[in-house]
Amino acid sequence: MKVASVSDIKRIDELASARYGVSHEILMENAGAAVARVVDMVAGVRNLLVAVVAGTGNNGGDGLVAARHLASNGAEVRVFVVGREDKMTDLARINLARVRSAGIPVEFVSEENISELRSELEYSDVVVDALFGIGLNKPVEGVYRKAIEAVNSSGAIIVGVDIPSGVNGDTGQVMGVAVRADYTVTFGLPKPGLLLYPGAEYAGEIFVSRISYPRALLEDESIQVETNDPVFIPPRRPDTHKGDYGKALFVAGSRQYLGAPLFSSMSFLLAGGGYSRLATVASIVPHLGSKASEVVYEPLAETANGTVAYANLERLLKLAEWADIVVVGPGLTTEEETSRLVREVVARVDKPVVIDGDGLTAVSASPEVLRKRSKPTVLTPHLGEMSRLTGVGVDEIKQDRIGVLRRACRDLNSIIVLKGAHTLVGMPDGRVYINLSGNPGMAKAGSGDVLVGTIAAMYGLGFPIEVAVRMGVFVHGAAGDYVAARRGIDGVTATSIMHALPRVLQALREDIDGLYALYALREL
Ligand SMILES: NC(=O)C1=CN([C@@H]2O[C@H](COP(=O)(O)OP(=O)(O)OC[C@H]3O[C@@H](n4cnc5c(N)ncnc54)[C@H](O)[C@@H]3O)[C@@H](O)[C@H]2O)[C@H](O)CC1
Ligand SMILES: [K+]
Repeated sequence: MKVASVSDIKRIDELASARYGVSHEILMENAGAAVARVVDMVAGVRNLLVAVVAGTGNNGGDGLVAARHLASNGAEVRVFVVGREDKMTDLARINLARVRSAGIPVEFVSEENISELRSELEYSDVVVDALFGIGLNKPVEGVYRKAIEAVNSSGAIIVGVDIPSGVNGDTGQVMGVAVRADYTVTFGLPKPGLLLYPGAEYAGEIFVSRISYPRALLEDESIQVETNDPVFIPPRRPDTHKGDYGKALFVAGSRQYLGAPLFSSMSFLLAGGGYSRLATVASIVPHLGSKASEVVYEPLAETANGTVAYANLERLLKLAEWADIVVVGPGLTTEEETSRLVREVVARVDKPVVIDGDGLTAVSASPEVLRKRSKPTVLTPHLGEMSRLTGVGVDEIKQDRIGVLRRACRDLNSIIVLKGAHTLVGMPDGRVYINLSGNPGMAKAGSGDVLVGTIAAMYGLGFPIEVAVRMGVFVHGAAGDYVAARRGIDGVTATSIMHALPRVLQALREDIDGLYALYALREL
């Protein structure tokens, strides 16, 4: 599903009326009706005590339409408008008149009577939050802040209109304070702020209503963000051999880090890969061999500190000729000689390369190595590694993940997986995918090693690299969710995620609709 920025939605909004004759009034009526429908779905409307807390903009207008529909369907509705009547938009004013004509009580809230709002809301079964939507343009203060605090302390079921008020629609950042909605009914398309934390947490369960926007507008290529939806994985053909499912070379590990090479190279096999070759320091091969006998090992010369020595360069380049895809970085350490080797390998390997962990630190020192590559490059940084790659501070990245990611993909000519909640996948052409699988239990050592093995396996299964990366991220997250559901979130470890990979592939092959439905936003 496409994910529309605030400016995308405003453009769609204008085109809907200018080009398709679908007026703002029709859109607002449909929006309010959708909100009323969800209130009925989640709480049952008959004799329901509903308080609509409306702003003076069109978000408030939606709330006023919802109030009329809910009252018509049998709810006991009261409307509280925060702000001055003379500030209302035309559409909001028109719908205020209709609400009053229907005999629905309306109260204007200001600093003078804001203290009464809190007690009024405590007698409500449902509170509809229609204060701000995509028009939020500054931190929330004063009477609006107190109104949001009153909504949050009401103890009622809270239904957000379009966006929980106070959440930035593009970034998901909270602008001072925000409504903690149980449900959010969003219009046309979801906004990034509903899917990125903390906004995703404030939105609760999301319902999407198209409100009769023409499909052509909602599917327009100019909208470059979308949810990372899984695609069908073809069955494994009977007449095949291991080479058909991809040959991956892993350059990983050191005397200090034995888990990373194991998890990455073994996950490749468990996620469907064919031939996993691990080039790592000789001293840990016997240990790894006893744990993962299905992996083929290339014992390498090591530095005094037990890291991969530069002298292995020619051998690694030769091995890379055999491979379909090369994964560099897990557990290599940031030993200068090893980092220098990483930069040379990345610069000269004429295959798709996935760079993770310490490999990212190595290439951060000279990003032109990435820019000069002709074959695809995949980077899988967490926030700290992204900050080193881009020179942008972690807090600044959090303020605008999609914007920072988009610029980095273009600047580094790379596909970038920005790990976190939720993980984003950025493409050099500006497209960004928001991944909805995964859970906080996965933020553990080794989880990233499983991810790169899974990405390489998707490429081995035959997906083009961009799809392989998206699918690797989805499958990895779904595996983590599979474990959390069956063993509890504390049971989510690199090992348990790795061993859940085949289950997810099986589900994708046998019941992709079921798996898709697990993660898709509910559509009205
Ligand atoms: N665009 C569409 O496709 C549709 C939009 N609808 C609904 O309209 C809102 C957007 O309405 P808008 O009038 O542009 O702004 P808001 O109602 O979100 O905000 C109201 C108003 O508040 C002021 N404001 C912003 N931030 C603050 C703040 N921190 N403190 C005080 N005041 C603030 C600002 O002036 C805004 O104009 C959209 O979300 C939908 O719900 C349609 O009805 C459906 C289609
Ligand atoms: K809202």
